[in-house]
Amino acid sequence: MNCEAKNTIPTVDLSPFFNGDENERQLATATIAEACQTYGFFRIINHGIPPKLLSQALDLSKQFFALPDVDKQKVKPMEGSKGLLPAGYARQPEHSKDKNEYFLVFVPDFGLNVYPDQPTELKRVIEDCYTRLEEVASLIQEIINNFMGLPPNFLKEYNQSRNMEFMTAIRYFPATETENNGLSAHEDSNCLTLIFQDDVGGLEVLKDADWIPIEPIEGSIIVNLGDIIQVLSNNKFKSATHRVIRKATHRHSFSFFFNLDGDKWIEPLPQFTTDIGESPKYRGFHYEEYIQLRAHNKTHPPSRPEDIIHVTHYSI
Ligand SMILES: O=C(O)CCC(=O)C(=O)O
Ligand SMILES: [Fe+2]
Repeated sequence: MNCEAKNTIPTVDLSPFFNGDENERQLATATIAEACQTYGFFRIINHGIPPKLLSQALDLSKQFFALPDVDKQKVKPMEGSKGLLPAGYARQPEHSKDKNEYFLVFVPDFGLNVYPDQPTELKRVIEDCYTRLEEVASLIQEIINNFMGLPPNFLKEYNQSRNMEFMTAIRYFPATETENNGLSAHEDSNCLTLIFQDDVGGLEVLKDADWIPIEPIEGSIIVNLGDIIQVLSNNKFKSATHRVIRKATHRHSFSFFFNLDGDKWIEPLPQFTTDIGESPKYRGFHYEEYIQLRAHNKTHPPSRPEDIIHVTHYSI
């Protein structure tokens, strides 16, 4: 654990979950629980994904985004194919304050993904990362299940479909003299997100009204909790607000969104309400409904920031 510097998120060594003893696992679990209460963010090392694979993915995405726009725009699904968000390349619309472009992939086996001809290694490396990130996310979910004091495999069974995941490779444009918004302040709607980034920096998490930079450290992965865990735990564990500030050069990152099936009902669990004499802080809702409201925010941005839908829409 690394908590010496106060204004930084904790780093957790995951090796005890692969080859350590029970005592080490408990210590690491306690550090993650504390981080999820305090920041909603933590960094993992020795997570089982070779750092070389992560840097290779970042290098290949850099090569892809450096292609001429006309080549990038060819990487999109065929007309008529369906999906929540299209797989492949997209750039944020001109009206968006978020100045970035991205490449989106779904579950590799679905056959929905589209890849460019160049760089040739992109598909293999991205799909290898995807599979391994899904394994790491499942492990983190199990750790969360344990410190939430839920019955064994509760979250695994609640969230048993692995069909709704997606991963994005993002490139942020350099800041200009007058503005530097890369990705506006937001909370993730899902269960948890894994992020890895190049050495440029710019990701920040909000804690007690301060924006804390999440420094790039090669080979490490950032984990952040999403709204689902915040609601299930009745606000005990945080879905933290975060954003990306653009720097002088292009920045590259990957985000893997560990998601939930749309038809799931979400409400604070009894372990965090009736069992401990606390009243629920949210009314129950279908995940699908919340996702649709958030998608509407993006396509029809409200003119007043206070009208943007957050999970607090369901607050009691
Ligand atoms: O690019 C990053 O570092 C973070 C991206 C992010 O927060 C998101 O895509 O939700
Ligand atoms: Fe995010």
